[in-house]
Amino acid sequence: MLNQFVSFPEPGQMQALAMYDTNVSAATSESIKERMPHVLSVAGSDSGAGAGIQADLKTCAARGVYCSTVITAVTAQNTVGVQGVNIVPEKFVSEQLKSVLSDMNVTVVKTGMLPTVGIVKVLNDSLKQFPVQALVVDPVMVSTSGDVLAGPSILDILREQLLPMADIVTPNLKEASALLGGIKLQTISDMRSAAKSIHDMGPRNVLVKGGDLPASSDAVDIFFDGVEFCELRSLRIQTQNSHGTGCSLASCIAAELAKGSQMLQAVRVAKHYVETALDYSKDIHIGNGLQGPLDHLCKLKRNVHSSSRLQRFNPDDLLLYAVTDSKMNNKWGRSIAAAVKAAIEGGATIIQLREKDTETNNFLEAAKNCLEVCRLHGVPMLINDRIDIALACDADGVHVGQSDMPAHVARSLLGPQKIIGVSCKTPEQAHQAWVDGADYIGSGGVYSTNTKANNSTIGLDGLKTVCLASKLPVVAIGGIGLSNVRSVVELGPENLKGVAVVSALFDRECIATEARKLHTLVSETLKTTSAAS
Ligand SMILES: Cc1ncc(COP(=O)(O)OP(=O)(O)O)c(N)n1
Ligand SMILES: Cc1ncsc1CCOP(=O)(O)O
Ligand SMILES: [Mg+2]
Repeated sequence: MLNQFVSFPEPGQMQALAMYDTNVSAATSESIKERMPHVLSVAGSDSGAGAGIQADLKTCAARGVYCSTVITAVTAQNTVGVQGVNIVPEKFVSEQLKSVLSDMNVTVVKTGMLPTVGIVKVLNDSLKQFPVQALVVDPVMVSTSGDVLAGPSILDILREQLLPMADIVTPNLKEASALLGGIKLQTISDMRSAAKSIHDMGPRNVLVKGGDLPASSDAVDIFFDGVEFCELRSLRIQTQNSHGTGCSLASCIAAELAKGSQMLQAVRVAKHYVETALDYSKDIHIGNGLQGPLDHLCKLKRNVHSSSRLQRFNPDDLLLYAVTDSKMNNKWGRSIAAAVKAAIEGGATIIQLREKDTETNNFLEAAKNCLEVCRLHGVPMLINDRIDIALACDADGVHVGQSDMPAHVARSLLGPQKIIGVSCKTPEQAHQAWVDGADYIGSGGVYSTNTKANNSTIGLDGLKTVCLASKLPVVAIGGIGLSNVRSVVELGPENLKGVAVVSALFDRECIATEARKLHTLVSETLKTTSAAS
């Protein structure tokens, strides 16, 4: 029998506990090491990477849980079906199990394709020798394409040896039917009876998945813990990209258990995870067959659409940097998107949405609309202060100041591809911005301005000092307009790449006309200044 499953404190709680007693810090870091949530997936490899070991790895990664793997079979598989299966000799499965279980503090074992009786036996033996906190059994028998992955010969040993050790077993209708000797399962009531009968075989919990139930608009699963039934419903998502959902569900349950969740909560999270991934992946095209994979990490579409988006930051884009202001747009009766469009038409080379008084839902809507305009014109769009909005609309980056989210944290949230600008008034701040992984510096206020309250000015001297102290490209900001832009750009440092303006564009009647004039002045002055140096 496996150890009784226990729930651990979350990592944050561990830190909080340690703060009360510094003497326990060494012991605590040791416990954190030991309690790193770790799922071992014992399953088959899917060369198409939609299901099997590959799905388990991706799911656990998406859920923030370490996943090790013991491969029971190597399948040649794609979106059409299974073209070949090469079973790993049971001795070598045993060797893999020993390698991982003897060394790596596995929390939960999750099983998928177990193609032979011998492999189930070595797994049982290993689990007895190296007990873990929980065992999740996904009784994989037939692939989504209908190909047999484990024949009826393994049913007896599953029923007699593996299921009694399991904390949960997750059959679909076909697998539940096979476990029960081939009875037909066509209704929710059939699923309840099946869950009960399978529970009688020994697992602590059963989840009978009703995805294949005919004529149901929802996807209904039945969870049974030996006492109570729970009907779990989720939307039935119309998609061909459902290959690997069973593996993903089971490995997500395992991942949540490894993090310390109770069983029913783990199942609920896993259903939600799979539903989200299915919905996100419904219009992805990978392969020519009918069984497309899920995008477990919900990130692939960003790359599909990358043709229309910026590849990497170009410092020359700082030439005329238009920064929006909701008060000014309200005053002139313009939407943010209309203001952005006019600025771009006049020659703005980069846009920042600086919406200090716009409510979050409206800001996000506006950001999506503006992004469409920007993408259409190949102009990068950044968000001021709000990393959450930038993430939600997939903007090209953010601009943060000294009292905003630190740039290194923004970088870790946004990843290496996004543009990050940091406001700097001093060489020290400029140095830190570079250390933190910023792409450019916004330096100012150069002149006094009514747009930003209580903002000290650094003048042209302060701007020059920041430029000379850094290798990063710099854009000047603060009180800059047609009357003084030439003096700013003439300052000369090579890395001074342009000017950022708010009121000189957005507090004017015709944004495009002002942008045109500013663009001409900045680009001509930059040319003559760089020719002179
Ligand atoms: C290009 C550019 N430079 C500086 C700023 C100012 O940012 P911050 O100091 O965070 O002040 P707020 O704009 O948030 O008020 C900027 N927005 N853009
Ligand atoms: C956001 C900001 N940061 C420093 S000054 C400033 C405001 C710039 O606005 P304007 O271009 O209207 O002077
Ligand atoms: Mg800010």
